[in-house]
Amino acid sequence: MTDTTEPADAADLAEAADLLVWRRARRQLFVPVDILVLALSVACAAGLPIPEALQYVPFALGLVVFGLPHGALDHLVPARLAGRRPTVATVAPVVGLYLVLGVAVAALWVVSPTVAFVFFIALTWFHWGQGDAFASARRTGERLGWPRAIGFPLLRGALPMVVPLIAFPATYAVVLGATTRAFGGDSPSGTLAPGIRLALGVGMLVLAITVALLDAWERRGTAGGRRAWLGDVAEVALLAYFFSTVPPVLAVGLYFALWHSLRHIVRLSLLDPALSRPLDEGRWGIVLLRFSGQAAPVTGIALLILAGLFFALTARTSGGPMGLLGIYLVLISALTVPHTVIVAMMDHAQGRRSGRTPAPEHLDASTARDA
Ligand SMILES: CC1=C(/C=C/C(C)=C/C=C/C(C)=C/C=C/C=C(C)/C=C/C=C(C)/C=C/C2=C(C)CCCC2(C)C)C(C)(C)CCC1
Ligand SMILES: [Fe+2]
Repeated sequence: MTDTTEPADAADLAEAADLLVWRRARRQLFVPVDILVLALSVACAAGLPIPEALQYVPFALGLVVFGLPHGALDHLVPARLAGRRPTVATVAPVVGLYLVLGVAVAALWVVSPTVAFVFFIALTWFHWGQGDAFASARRTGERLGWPRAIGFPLLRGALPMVVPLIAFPATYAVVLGATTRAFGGDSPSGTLAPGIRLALGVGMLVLAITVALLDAWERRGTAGGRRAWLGDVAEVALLAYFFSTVPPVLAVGLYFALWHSLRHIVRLSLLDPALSRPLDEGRWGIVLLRFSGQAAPVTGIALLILAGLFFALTARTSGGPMGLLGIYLVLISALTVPHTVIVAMMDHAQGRRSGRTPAPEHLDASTARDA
């Protein structure tokens, strides 16, 4: 073997080991969440009433578990991508990015709360689609080709953002009112013309079918492509059912913590050299505890900022849990802009490295990593 091929082979093996970790994460973490999501959807479709207070629990728990913390290691991402220890030179630009973009978003809320809300929904659409697109590509190690690289995130982000608008327009309007009221915005009426709902529903269906066909075309004849395709189609069907049956504050809160954030935590943990053994061995307790411990100080700072916002804005909101959720969403919207930039950086760096190695069927992750 020549010197020039060795590093590429090492990188290929490391990537193959990562794909095996994703496969295990899917079996041991994501499938149990799928089952929970399905059970809740069936129960809600059957008419099970969920007490209002309970619907806020996932968002409340997400303040300290998975949800808010999932972005709290963003300042370590540049160093982790470069395989280096973090230094002031790698952390300071991220803190600066948070400051500049966070303040810009806060200013937008003051100047035009409705535009800020629409921007927040559009950005969430993009960011949540971006997260699912990466996780889906980790099924086989493929690279998403054009036009699927656009269609796939577009569809995945639309599921949590558009389906609740079709199925529960009144709650959507209440959330819009809760976020904008503190800045003098109006509460819109809670209805949506039947024609618009129908058009959105048809649009979602056309998008879903188009993406399923594009996926089938791109994955045809590839190793594990058929299974990966089925897995993605099943996820889309499950999420569409979930967001059209479960009350949206509960559904979006669960999705945020247990779907989007959990996948991002697995992705981040794979960049932490200290976690390679626990990840290879599927010791998720250790992985999640170490992540939570590392994220705790910066999550604490974010919680202090949130407390400041509550203090400044509470008197101007409607009060109650919905008023508090509104303020939390305003904070999240300010954090989401820089967080999305960091995740785009990860996509760029990790996209360049991926796409070479199909996941081996017969190895376990530690064997692949040690090979
Ligand atoms: C690093 C750093 C930091 C931190 C950070 C963090 C902590 C981050 C996070 C981030 C995050 C944490 C992100 C998130 C995201 C999320 C989202 C994006 C969400 C969204 C949502 C929504 C949008 C919803 C809505 C709704 C509902 C709720 C119901 C009904 C309907 C609707 C749909 C409307 C600080 C600043 C301290 C400093 C500097 C550096
Ligand atoms: Fe995220």
